[in-house]
Amino acid sequence: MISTETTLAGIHFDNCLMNAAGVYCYDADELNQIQKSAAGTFVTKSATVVPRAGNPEPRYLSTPWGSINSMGLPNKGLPYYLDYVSQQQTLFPEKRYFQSITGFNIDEDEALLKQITDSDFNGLVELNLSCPNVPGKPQTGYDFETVEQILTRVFEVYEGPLGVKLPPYFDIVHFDQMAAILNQFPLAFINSVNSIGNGLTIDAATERVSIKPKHGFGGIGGDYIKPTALANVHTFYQRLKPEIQIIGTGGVKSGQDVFEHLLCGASMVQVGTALHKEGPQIFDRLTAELQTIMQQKGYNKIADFKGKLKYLD
Ligand SMILES: O=C1NC(=O)NC(C(=O)O)N1
Repeated sequence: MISTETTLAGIHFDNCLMNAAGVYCYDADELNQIQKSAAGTFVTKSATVVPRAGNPEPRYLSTPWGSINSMGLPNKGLPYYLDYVSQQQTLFPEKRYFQSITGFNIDEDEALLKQITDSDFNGLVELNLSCPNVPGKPQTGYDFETVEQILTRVFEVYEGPLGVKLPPYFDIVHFDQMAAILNQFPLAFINSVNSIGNGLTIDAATERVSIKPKHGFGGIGGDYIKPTALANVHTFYQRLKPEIQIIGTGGVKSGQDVFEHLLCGASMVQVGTALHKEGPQIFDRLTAELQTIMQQKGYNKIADFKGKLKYLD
C-alpha cells in the first residue's frame, strides 16, 4: 500500500496534504469543506486580536500562472476559530488541527497565545510572521532581530507545538542568519513559504492594476513562486536542527509538485492558489498523483524519499 501519511511534531496525519492559511479557511463553511476532503488536516485563517474586515476589494485575482492577493488578514477573530476547532476536536478526537495567528506586535502575539493556552485547543500553532499585505506593517520575517525577540517571548509563554510561517528569502546569508535564529528555539516546524510580497499584475487592456489595495501591490502565489518555495524548503532542511520539521508551501498544483516539496525535505505540504482555483476536491487528485509517482519509483512511504534530493556534484 502506497502511504502518503506523515508525522509532524510527533503527531500522525493520514495525509501529508492540507490547505495553506488564507485559502478555504475563513469560516466554518470553508473549514468544513477541507475537513470533509482528502486533506490530512486544516489550518485556519490567520487570526488577529480583533476580527478584521481586511482590505478593500477587489483584493484577489487568479492569473494563468497563479495569483495575486492583498486580503489584509480578514478574519473572524481567534475565539471564533477556537470554538470551531473545539467542536472538530470533539467530533474527531484522533485528529489534530492548525491554528494560524498573527499579532501586530509582540504583546499581541503573547495575548493570542494566552487565549489558546486558556482554551481546549490540542493542535499546532502556526505563527504567521510574513503577511505582506497590511499597509504600514512590515513582514516581520524580514526583521531578524524582531523575529528573535518574538520567539524568545513566545517560548516563555507557550508550551504546545508551534511553528512559524516565513516569507521567502532570496539570499544565502539571510538563510544562514534565519536558520541560526530558528535553531535557538524549540520550534516544532517552520512553514516555507508565504507569498512573495508586493508583486504587481496589470491589465494592459484597461491599463489598470488588478487589485485595489496598495495601488495593486500584493502577494504572489502559484507557478510563479515554486522555484523559490523549493529553494527555501531545501535550504532550511539543510540548515535546521532535525527537531524542526518543514511544511512546504508554494506553487503546488500537481502530485509532482508535492513530490518535489517532499524531496526537498518537507514533511507536510500546503496548497493555496491551486486550492482556491480547483476547490477541496484537489486533495483527491493530488493524493492520487503523488501515489502514482511513488509507485512508479518504488516508494511505499514518504520517509523513503523525503529530503533525498540529489546534487550533480
Ligand atoms: O500571510 C498572508 N499572506 C498573504 O499572501 N495574504 C494574506 C492576507 O493578506 O491576509 N496573509
